[in-house]
Amino acid sequence: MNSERRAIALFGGTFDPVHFGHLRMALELKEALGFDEMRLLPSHQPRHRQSPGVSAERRREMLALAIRDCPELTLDDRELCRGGDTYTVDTLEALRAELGESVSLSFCMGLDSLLTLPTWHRWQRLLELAHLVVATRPGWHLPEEGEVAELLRSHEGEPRSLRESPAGSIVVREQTLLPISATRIRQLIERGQSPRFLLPDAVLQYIEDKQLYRTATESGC
Ligand SMILES: Nc1ncnc2c1ncn2[C@@H]1O[C@H](COP(=O)(O)OP(=O)(O)OP(=O)(O)O)[C@@H](O)[C@H]1O
Ligand SMILES: O=C(O)c1ccc[n+]([C@@H]2O[C@H](COP(=O)([O-])O)[C@@H](O)[C@H]2O)c1
Repeated sequence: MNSERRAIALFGGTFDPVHFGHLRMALELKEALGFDEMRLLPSHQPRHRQSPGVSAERRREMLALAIRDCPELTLDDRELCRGGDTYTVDTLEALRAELGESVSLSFCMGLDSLLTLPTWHRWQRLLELAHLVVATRPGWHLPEEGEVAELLRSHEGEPRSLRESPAGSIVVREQTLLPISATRIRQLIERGQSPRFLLPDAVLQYIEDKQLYRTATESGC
């Protein structure tokens, strides 16, 4: 085991808006798996879903507010700066070029995201560049057949795998995830109801100040 290898985790998402489900998951994964860094990585424009409800700049500001008193979590805004359609493989290639071949990179996701992996751009390349860390989410189950099941069998790893090599393992973490979604938060605000206690107060204050999510078609970029 190479205990000297630096281990960096990335937690990607649209964060529209960021909520306590994301923040708890990121913090728990960092502590449980002993990552040196846990970077929140907001997507600019994911191809697989509707445009984010609010602009990249506002989603970046909400994330910065959410983690301003939490030194364990950092913001990596390279996908917002790159602009255009967001593909994780491009981000991981850029990180590899920047950080070198020996650093361990782990891309963290909920199980719902893992189930869509075969639809991701150049998805077979992802495990050459990084490990995948998958947190189970209430109501979702690991697949028993199909491409994702095969991938899980052929790349199955344990927490120590994340430092033994720079990339190539899938580590599944059973952990209780808070039943919160950004969709629900947007719906509550649209209906004039409060999403308080689902996301940090500073983020809620920002949403109120800027009057975000009042309609389903707030402008995005
Ligand atoms: N409650 C939660 N707890 C832990 N992880 C979550 C939670 N909600 C989403 N995630 C994970 O966070 C990542 C980013 O998710 P995303 O930004 O799409 O949030 P979301 O709440 O699912 O948003 P939306 O409802 O708009 O789809 C994904 O990997 C997803 O699996
Ligand atoms: O690269 C892709 O094709 C791709 C397809 C779907 C999702 N992703 C990434 O997966 C992360 C979670 O996506 P989402 O839609 O749940 O916010 C986020 O970082 C996305 O950029 C990436």
